[in-house]
Amino acid sequence: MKRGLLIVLSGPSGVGKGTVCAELRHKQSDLIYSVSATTRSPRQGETDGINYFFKTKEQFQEMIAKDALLEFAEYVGNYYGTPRDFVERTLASGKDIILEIEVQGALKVKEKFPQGVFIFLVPPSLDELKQRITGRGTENADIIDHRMNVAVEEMNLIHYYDYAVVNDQIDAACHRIHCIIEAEHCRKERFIEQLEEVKEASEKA
Ligand SMILES: Nc1nc2c(ncn2[C@@H]2O[C@H](COP(=O)(O)OP(=O)(O)O)[C@@H](O)[C@H]2O)c(=O)[nH]1
Ligand SMILES: Nc1ncnc2c1ncn2[C@@H]1O[C@H](COP(=O)(O)OP(=O)(O)O)[C@@H](O)[C@H]1O
Repeated sequence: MKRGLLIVLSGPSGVGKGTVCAELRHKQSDLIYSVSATTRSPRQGETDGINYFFKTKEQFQEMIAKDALLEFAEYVGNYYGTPRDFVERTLASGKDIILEIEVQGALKVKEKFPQGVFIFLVPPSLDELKQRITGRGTENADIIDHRMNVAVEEMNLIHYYDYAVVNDQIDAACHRIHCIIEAEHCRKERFIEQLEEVKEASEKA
């Protein structure tokens, strides 16, 4: 059976990853979202198990010790990590999964899944980025400044990604990502892999 695609979406805080991801899942209902674990406190409106698995530092460290995370990283004072089992089970079942994670974690995933699709969401400008993160109203001024500094560092790592998608308009950005996913489904390597499996099975029979 064809395995699902592992899609990684990164981009600076406030660029619109969450908004774009929600819209993509709305349009492509079979796209599975990987819910991360984090030690960050829930924002208003966030639900445990839906937006994140909210953990204490001790619980998070236990997940690391049990090797339950595919990757994890520290970002602006908190830990974030991707539960491993769910990703592996989803891919094995042939479904596509999207990981909305920051750059250090994305690079670790790339080592383990070089065949993944790595997409970086870019703001139309740094001024617009600051306006979006400020307008969301979820972080205080110090954290916003810290996240803006990290944003510039993150954008320097864009060359590790396969695609750069500008989030100027939500619909346009989603359309671009949807086209990328469709194109990745048509990669010849995926069909060659399948052919090999069929050949092996017929040789065994
Ligand atoms: N490495 C890693 N990063 C994550 C994970 N989950 C979320 N992140 C990233 O952590 C950063 C901070 O996330 P969050 O506090 O929700 O802020 P937001 O991006 O402004 O909504 C973002 O870049 C997320 O993409 C994860 O499981 N692993
Ligand atoms: N294309 C866009 N144009 C204008 N505002 C946007 C766009 N995409 C997202 N936003 C807004 O920017 C803010 C940050 O978006 P969010 O999805 O929370 O970003 P992230 O998950 O990358 O931190 C939100 O208030 C959201 O409504």
